[in-house]
Amino acid sequence: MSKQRINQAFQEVLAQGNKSFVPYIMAGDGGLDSLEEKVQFLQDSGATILELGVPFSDPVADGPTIQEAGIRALKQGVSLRAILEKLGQFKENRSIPIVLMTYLNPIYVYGVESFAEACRTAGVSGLIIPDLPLEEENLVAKELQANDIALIRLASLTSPPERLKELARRTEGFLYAVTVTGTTGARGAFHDNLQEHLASLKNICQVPVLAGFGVSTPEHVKELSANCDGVVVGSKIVDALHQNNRDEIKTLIAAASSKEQTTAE
Ligand SMILES: O=P(O)(O)OC[C@@H](O)[C@@H](O)c1c[nH]c2ccccc12
Repeated sequence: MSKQRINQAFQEVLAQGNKSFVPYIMAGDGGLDSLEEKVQFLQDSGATILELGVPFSDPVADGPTIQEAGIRALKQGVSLRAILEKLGQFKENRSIPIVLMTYLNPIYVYGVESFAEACRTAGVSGLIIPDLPLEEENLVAKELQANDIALIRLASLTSPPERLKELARRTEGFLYAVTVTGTTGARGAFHDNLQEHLASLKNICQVPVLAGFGVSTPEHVKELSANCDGVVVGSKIVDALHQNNRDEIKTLIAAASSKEQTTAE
């Protein structure tokens, strides 16, 4: 379990000459009872790591699609505690590492130490906490360290070079390179300098760099992963799962595989 699982997952992808694909889903969208089956489906479809969102009432970084999924989950009464319990129940049945995406508030309400221990018990390998800046990391760092949970840092497009260096140095598991300014959600084109930005992050970072925000087509997956180690896809996956468009998800994941590239050319 734990941190090391993330590194292993990346190594397997590298050994196959593929890029990584990290789908994001909202825990409890469609009910927590369907979580295990969804995780299994994503694992079987070739996802590298799963980013699992915790529904929250004030999701400041989330665009409309993820916000709506969060509202659906909250309406079902899904809580952080229930999510961790559910994850613990089927941890033996999955091999895909799980990274929880949660804002700081639910962690605080839970209690930082109990939360970190519950994550370990549930088989959670890492955390993304979008409203936790570098300067405040000591609020959780000790507890996460003690429970072998990776803290994945987000590098924004507008961070100055010194800050990017610090984020790249500190991050664990991977560096999440945010590809746009603004919230999550599907978009048309990316910033002109994005490829250069990703390549420069690769240069300063020892662990994999994954690009996320606005990735919604197989072409995006190929285009962005060309200059980094892979992609994170949220809104598109959340939408497709909600509409039960599973083939669309398989096609997206396949775009990160080198085999798919050869057949497409
Ligand atoms: O939905 P998109 O544009 O594909 O972006 C990924 C994103 O949804 C997921 O990683 C995420 C959901 N909520 C977040 C909050 C902050 C950082 C990242 C996230």
